Amino acid sequence: MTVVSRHYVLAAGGTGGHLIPAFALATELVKRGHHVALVTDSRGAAIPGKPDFLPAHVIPAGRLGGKNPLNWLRGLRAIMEGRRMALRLFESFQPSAVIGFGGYPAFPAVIAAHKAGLPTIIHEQNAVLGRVNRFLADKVDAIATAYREIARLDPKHEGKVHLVGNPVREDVLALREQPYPPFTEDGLLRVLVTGGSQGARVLSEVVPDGLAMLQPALRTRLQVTQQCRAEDIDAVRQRYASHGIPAELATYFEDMAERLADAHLFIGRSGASTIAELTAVGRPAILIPLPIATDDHQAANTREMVEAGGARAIRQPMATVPNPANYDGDRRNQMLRQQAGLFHDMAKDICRQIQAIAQDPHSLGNAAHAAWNCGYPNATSDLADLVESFGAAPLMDVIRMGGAAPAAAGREATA
Ligand SMILES: CC(=O)N[C@H]1[C@@H](OP(=O)(O)OP(=O)(O)OC[C@H]2O[C@@H](n3ccc(=O)[nH]c3=O)[C@H](O)[C@@H]2O)O[C@H](CO)[C@@H](O)[C@@H]1O
Repeated sequence: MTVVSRHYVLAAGGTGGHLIPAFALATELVKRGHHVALVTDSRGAAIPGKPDFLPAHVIPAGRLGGKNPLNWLRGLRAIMEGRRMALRLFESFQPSAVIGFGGYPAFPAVIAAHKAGLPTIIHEQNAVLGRVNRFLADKVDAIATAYREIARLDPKHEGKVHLVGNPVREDVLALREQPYPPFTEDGLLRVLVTGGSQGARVLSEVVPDGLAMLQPALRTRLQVTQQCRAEDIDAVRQRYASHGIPAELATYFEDMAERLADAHLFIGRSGASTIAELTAVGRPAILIPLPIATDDHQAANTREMVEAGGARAIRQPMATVPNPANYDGDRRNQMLRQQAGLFHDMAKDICRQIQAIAQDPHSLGNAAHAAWNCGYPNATSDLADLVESFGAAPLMDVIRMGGAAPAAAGREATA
């Protein structure tokens, strides 16, 4: 068998939502004998889970926006610097294609690749095309997507769209063939709560209270695992203790596959990777989209799962967003009262939805199956196939015979 070993650059930044699919693709491409480098920003470089084989090149995260012209100037300067740094990397690494996963560093990297005449692909994790990807859509060779319907995608770009799904980590995907954990009318009800890679303050307030409102027949069987922000964790611990609900709390669970394997029900934000993992494994969910997500993309992400019967969505009113801790005096007190009322309503809604979904083992099991049916288990390999179908830059290719291990650097091996 003849295998062509190439170099690829993946560009992603900011949050786990952009980086986790990039890590999954990098792992698959390396397994196929290619060499991969990551372009990211300082936030992205700190996201746990980066494979050891993947070198990270940190560029500045330039963001254009806001009213202050100085910020625009700073953003523009960072983008230009990022583009210069990406071009330098391309000169030495000689990629056959550059794949952007969104987030600020993806922008200068893909723009630089376009300028250098390299094939470019963007992957959109959400059900709404993001700002960076909207700008790049015109320039790139292919747009990989994760949902059947993508809002804000210009119809003129539909011809280069490839529906692949969102790549998830290997250990999570491996759970797809495992059965839903045993759940009986008097057994434990294990609930997993996360707020995305950054955590979510509102969940620290509304989830413990919502769970405490459940009828005793369900409440006494609860076992909770919840990710909380560092500043909230003590208060959440006290909340669960006062309700008599056993809970394991952490600011970040590194062993998400194990947590998902055990969970009967998920409650949390509807970021793209979270949805991809829930549908890969088949876990029913109560989803609370981040209300300030750009173009309401977290609400759009819930649609397929909700329509299929795998999830229920709860809206968080926009008014809960400002943090009263940032205000003083009467205004603060008024905001705290208003927020307490809104949080109470959300907690009631969580309770109502759990009563509906977990009333008997069958409804929970059916919802798990419906969630499973929404998964894209081949997302990583389909995306890798798409990447390999681009970027035949013959001078950079190394022809590897019989599947032998690739040379440390492809271009050196050609010499
Ligand atoms: C706040 C914000 O802007 N979020 C966006 C961000 O995703 P964000 O990173 O917030 O959320 P995602 O759901 O996409 O990803 C979270 C990832 O973190 C993992 N995890 C989470 C908690 C934990 O304790 N351990 C752990 O491993 C999850 O398993 C998942 O793989 O980019 C996504 C992709 O563009 C968007 O859909 C989200 O709207």
